[in-house]
Amino acid sequence: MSRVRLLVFNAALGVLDYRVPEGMTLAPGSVVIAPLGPRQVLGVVWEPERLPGIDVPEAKLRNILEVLPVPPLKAELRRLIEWTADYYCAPLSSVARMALGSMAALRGGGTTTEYRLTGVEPTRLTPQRAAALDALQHEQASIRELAERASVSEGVLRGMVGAGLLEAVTVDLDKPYPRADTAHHVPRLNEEQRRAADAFIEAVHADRFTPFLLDGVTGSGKTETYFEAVAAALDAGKQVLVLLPEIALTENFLRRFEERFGVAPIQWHSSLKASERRRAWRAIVNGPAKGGAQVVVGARSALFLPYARLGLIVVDEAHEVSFKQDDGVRYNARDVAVIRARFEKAPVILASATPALESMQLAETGVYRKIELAARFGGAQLPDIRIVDLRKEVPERGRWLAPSLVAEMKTRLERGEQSLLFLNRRGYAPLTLCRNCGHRFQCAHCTAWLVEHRFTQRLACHHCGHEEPVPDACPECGAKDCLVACGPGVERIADEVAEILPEARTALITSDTMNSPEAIAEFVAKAEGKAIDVIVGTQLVTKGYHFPELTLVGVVDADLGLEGGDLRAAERTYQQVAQVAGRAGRGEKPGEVLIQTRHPEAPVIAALAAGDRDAFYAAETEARRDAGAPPFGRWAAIIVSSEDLTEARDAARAIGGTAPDLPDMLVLGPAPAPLSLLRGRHRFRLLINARRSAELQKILRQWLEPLQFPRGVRVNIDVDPYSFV
Ligand SMILES: Nc1ncnc2c1ncn2[C@@H]1O[C@H](COP(=O)(O)OP(=O)(O)OP(=O)(O)O)[C@@H](O)[C@H]1O
Ligand SMILES: [Zn+2]
Repeated sequence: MSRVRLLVFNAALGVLDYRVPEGMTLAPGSVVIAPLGPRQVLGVVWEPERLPGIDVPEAKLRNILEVLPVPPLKAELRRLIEWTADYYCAPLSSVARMALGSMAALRGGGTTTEYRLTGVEPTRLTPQRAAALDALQHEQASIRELAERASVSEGVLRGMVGAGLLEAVTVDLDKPYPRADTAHHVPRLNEEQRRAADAFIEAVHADRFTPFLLDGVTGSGKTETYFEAVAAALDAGKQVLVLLPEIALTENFLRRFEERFGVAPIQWHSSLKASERRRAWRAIVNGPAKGGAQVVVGARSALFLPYARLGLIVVDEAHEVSFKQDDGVRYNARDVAVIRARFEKAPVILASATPALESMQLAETGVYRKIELAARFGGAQLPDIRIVDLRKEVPERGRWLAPSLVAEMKTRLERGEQSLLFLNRRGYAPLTLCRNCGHRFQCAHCTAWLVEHRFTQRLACHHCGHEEPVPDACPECGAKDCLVACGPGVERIADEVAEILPEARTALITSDTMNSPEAIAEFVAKAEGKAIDVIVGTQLVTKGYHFPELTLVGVVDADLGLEGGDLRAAERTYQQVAQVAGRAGRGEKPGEVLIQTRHPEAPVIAALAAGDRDAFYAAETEARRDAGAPPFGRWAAIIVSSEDLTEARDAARAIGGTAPDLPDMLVLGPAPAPLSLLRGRHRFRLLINARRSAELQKILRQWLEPLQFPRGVRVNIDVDPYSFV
């Protein structure tokens, strides 16, 4: 090969040809450095016939500079990258980038330097050094990471190294991870679990693409069951990827994994340190045969890593919408996981107690193999569900918990059992206004109310992260002490619990309080050790946890999810309530669930109350079929944004005006997005509803590619959207 085609890591450039210098050997998938003008770029060698480019004359070709010391990306992964870019209308290089770790990981090199406190007690301290000493107890990381964690400059920390307060530590990046012991603690499966596990194990041994839907009620032992498939893959020398929807769930998973296999799996997510990232990436590429990674547990970004020999993928809580990425490459990790398994010729298990309708449909039609776990493990019963009609049972003024829910909580407290209150709203109150002039506090950069957080004494925008202190006086009329909090968030519910059950020990569980592995571990230990009576939490507490003493679940506002323009609102409400209900009565004592609602007649609430899952899925399936909604039809969204309102509107209109007129496709909009201002950008949306027969991606490309927009305009395509704001 004297000439190669490169996919270069720059979305604007795409594909370039280079010459291979004498003595260099390259293969498709090789990761290389190439010259670009005066700079150097990273690229991956690709099959030219799969990547159309401009045929540069031989004489103009420049030499590849260097091959990086990593194995070439395998064909299976290259096909996955192509598939993803094509399906989600994303640049190939943006997808390929997700496969590569950091430049440091690619370069190899065995060690790196990190820093930690020496424990030396300084005699005099500047305020910054004091802050750093405080923040960096038990931390070890690069100077840059430590600076970020302690919110001080790198200069301050370098000064501390000089003063002997911080010391350098050499970290071995190729240090092997301990091996999992598949015989460490083998559970005795019940008959139903055994059948399920055997089906998975057989597929692992067959090296065949087999998609499974593991549909098991809450507490049925889905994790225990798929762990047996993990063991089979490890015994066969293969790698396993387990995808979880949220980092917050990792802690729990790590513990259970360690109980089963004696060691923790390798983690992959956005909050890894640079050194952890490097070590993990290199272990993943090397594979178990060379002492590398066996099991990786991660958020969706772990899906594109260059596994040496992937033998099983598990997507746990597969119904969760957070598997859909909503910026950059807008892919759904659940769906791409199935595609990856297909290319790798491996089984994939989608596990859930409340599968997505799309997954159910694929199981009904025989595309997925459905494995059911119909009973809770150990004879535990599913909880009783009762509706609390808030129109009849009105909470006291300024309160949100109905008398019957409060009474049940009191009973639990007396019996030494635990209660869980679920409300999917962070902060104290979703809206703050001035009693004097009616002024409402809104984010300056978004179409959104600022949410009061009493905990931090700030008003925060949940869309862009903007925060400001709660003012003493109204910025509009100047009146003092006039702010009113409207509606409840979890912090307010926790306050209410403190008032009605002053002796109860309450834990508030939101992403604000559960922001570190230590915090999560502490919460779990306390809840298990019966040091908590009442848990108040957001969707963070709805899944994954197993607290045997928890016998009461209260859903504070079941109607919350049904408002707004989410086209999957009913399904999501069903899943959330069923999941949180599933936390109750997992031990020996039976559980009870109270659902507060103003719409007991809504089909989804009625189905929950009746415990009639099949009725819910059947009704929702019919509704989707009638609407041509997924999985019967397809959606795609086009989101147009600009800092300039007119520019955004004109661009959206230009797109709407050139919409192709096709019999199997309907274009709705453009219309201002529900979140019409986000991070200072004005937004418009179009929604495309297509029949399955339409070649949606091709149509979108042919429609949008010829259009030209001003530089400040961004046009994003969202195929199979999950967010409609
Ligand atoms: N065969 C078994 N032997 C011993 N313990 C088991 C077995 N199966 C399940 N368990 C235990 O039962 C509890 C529930 O199991 P698990 O958490 O795997 O259920 P799940 O189906 O994942 O639940 P959810 O969907 O509600 O999170 C756990 O504490 C688990 O360790
Ligand atoms: Zn904002």
